Formats: sequence, C-alpha cells, structure tokens
Amino acid sequence: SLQEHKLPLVSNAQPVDSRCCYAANVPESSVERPKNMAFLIGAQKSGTTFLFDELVSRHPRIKAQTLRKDRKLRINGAKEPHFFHKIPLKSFSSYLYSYSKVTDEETAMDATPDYMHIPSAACRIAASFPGAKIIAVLRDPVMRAFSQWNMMKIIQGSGRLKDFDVEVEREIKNLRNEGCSFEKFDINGHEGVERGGTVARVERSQKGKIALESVERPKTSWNDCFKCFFFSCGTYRGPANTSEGEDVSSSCRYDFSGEGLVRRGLYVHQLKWWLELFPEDQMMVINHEQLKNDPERVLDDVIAFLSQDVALKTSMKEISQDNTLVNVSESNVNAAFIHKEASGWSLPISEEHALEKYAETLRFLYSFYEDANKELYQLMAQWGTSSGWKGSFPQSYIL
Ligand SMILES: Nc1ncnc2c1ncn2[C@@H]1O[C@H](COP(=O)(O)OS(=O)(=O)O)[C@@H](OP(=O)(O)O)[C@H]1O
Repeated sequence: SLQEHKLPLVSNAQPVDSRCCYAANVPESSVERPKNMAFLIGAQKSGTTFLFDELVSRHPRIKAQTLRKDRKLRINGAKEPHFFHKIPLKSFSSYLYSYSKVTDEETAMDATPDYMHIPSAACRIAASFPGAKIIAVLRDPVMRAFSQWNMMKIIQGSGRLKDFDVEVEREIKNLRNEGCSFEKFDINGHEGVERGGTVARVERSQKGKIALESVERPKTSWNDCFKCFFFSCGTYRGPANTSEGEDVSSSCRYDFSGEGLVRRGLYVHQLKWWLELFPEDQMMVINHEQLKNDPERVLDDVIAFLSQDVALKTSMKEISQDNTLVNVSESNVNAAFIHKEASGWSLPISEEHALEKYAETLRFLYSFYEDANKELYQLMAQWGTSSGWKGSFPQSYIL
C-alpha cells in the first residue's frame, strides 16, 4: 500500500516526525481551529485560482479566509494566506482568526500554491490539521514553468529575471550540483542509474542540450533535498528553537530560490512526501487537462471529496470575456486582478514569439521531466481512481 513506512504523528507543539525539519513546529494557539480544513497546495500556475474562485463563489459551504479590513489587497487576496511555508512563522492565532467565521458544517480553504513543493509546509500542516483534505492540481510541468516565468516577468519586470533559457539552465545546474535533479541517467549505455546510487560523474547523457558535466551523488527523496527549505529564505540553518516572531533571516542560506521554475514541476517526488504525512483518502490529485476540458465535472468531484453536497453548487456566473487579463503591465497587474470579472486568471505572453525563441529549452524540459512524469503515472495507477487523477500530460505544447 502507499501508506507503508508511515510514522505516527505527535502533538501540535512538536515536529510531526523526526524526518521533518527541526524548525517546522507549529505553536499552540487557544483559538479554535476550523473543523473541516482544506488545502489547495498547488501546483502554482495550474488553474488553482479558477478552481478556488469557482468553489468559494458557487458553493455556499466552502469558505475563504476573511481578510482584516486594514490588510492591503494584493494579487489573489484571500485565496493565499501564505502561512505554513515561511520562517519565521507568523502568528498562528491570527491565521486561525481569519477562519473563525467558518462553521462546523462548512469547509475552510487555504489555497496557497507554494505549499506543495516545500516539505516543511507539509510537516506543519500535518501537525496543525492532521484531518485536513489536501488537493493538488498538476499541469504539464513544461508549460507550468513557462507560465511562471511569464508571470514573474510581468510582475517583477525585466530587472532580476533573466531569459527563460538562462533561468532554466541555471536552475538545472544547481539542482544537479545538489543531487536534486531527480534524473535517471544512461551512463555509457548502462540503463538505469537510480537515485541513491553512488555514481557522481556522468560522461554521456541522453538528456539533451544542457551540458551535463557532473552530478552530485543523488539524494533519495524530496525531503532529503529540501528538508529545511523555507520559502522566505531558502535553507534554514539556524537554532532549533525559534520562538514566534524571532527574526531568523540571518540563519538562512539561499541554496535554492523560492521560485523554482524547474523544481516545482517534479510533482511525483513532492506528492510522495505528502503521502508520508497524510493518508491517501485525504488527498486528491487533479490533472489540469481535466480542469480545462471538463471543469464542472472536476468541481463536482472536488466538492464531493470535501464531503460537501454537490447539489448546493450554483450555476456558473456570466463571464464577460475569457479569463485573460488584457493590457496588463507590471504596474497594473494587481489592480487588473482585483477588478477582474472573470474567474481564475491568465496573463498575456510578455515577450513576443517567446515560445518560438525558447523552443529548444522547452524541448529539453519535455525530456527532462520524462522520468518524473512516468513515475507520477505509476504512482497514480497504484493509487487507483480514488486519487481523482485521470489521463496524462501533453507531451509537447501546441503553438
Ligand atoms: N478553467 C481552467 N482550466 C485550466 N486552466 C485554467 C483555467 N482557468 C485558468 N487557467 C490557467 O491557469 C493558469 C493560472 O494558474 P493559477 O491560477 O494556479 O496561477 S497562480 O499560481 O495563482 O498564479 C493560467 O495559465 P497561463 O495562461 O499559461 O498563464 C490560466 O490559463
């Protein structure tokens, strides 16, 4: 079964188990927790805004957090509390207060798409809400990466962010140096050098254009690679006992950035970690292709998974256009999003002919993700239909 080798969860004030980052403990709070808590954990750029918007606007018993009046509106507002993946951890009481209007018959939803790829977030959520329902939407990792790069370009401008191919190459090198690229290599014709093996130097590769000089001894799991990775500061190397509110930013190092264009698409390895902490019947995995092609069916399936009444879902609201935010520049993207009339969002492609320009890098990425995707489909087959997963990803993009 998928549940073999699971360790028991311990009380709230402790790290959930010894494999979690030593800093990933959740403080106690006297504020009552919502009875039914659900997390839409990612993946970023996989239609999570559409899914969240439709659920909370069309189902009377699925609720977002209530934002404090004085809180500055930002993109995606109440959808993304951004709580469990940061260090230092902000006030757990404030987090819980934001859901205090949610009744026992209702489901409270935190839809922060950064949680999925950060093991510490999974640890903290498991410690605070062991009964939570966990939903992941997965999109073709190549177009997910491109969509993220495009968003970063629009939001951040061209300052720090390099061209897509440069960003991808830099990250692949970094992942390989750390033994965290999760690739299987064909060395001198010998198939199948597995993760966890001892071969550190690779002389020949089938992995396409990005030069492969050496690869650090591969690590065996997502948690091995990113155990103490926190979104705000990279890898935490500070004291074990951080009290709430303590500034630990100086204790962090930036082995990896929070962005992770490539890393975020290695879904199977992330899901395997969540499965260590949550029983499979509390988890649902949706193929973005399904969300695109049959959104009403997906909504019904999610509502049922949340143990809410599908019959209470109201009909789709009239949407004036498609869900593309047009005329968006970095300065007005926030305003455009807040005043949107559509559900979800899609940004215009920021660089003309970008897909043609980066065709080679996109092709490389399709081959890079082949092993991980294969492993994902195997996991889903083993898990069975109760996972919610159907089909596979496209194997190339269509211009
Ligand atoms: N109904 C539906 N089905 C499938 N896909 C959809 C849907 N609605 C929006 N989208 C696409 O979702 C992309 C944005 O994803 P997210 O909302 O998860 O982005 S974010 O992480 O919140 O920034 C965004 O992708 P890009 O257009 O490539 O940027 C949208 O096109």
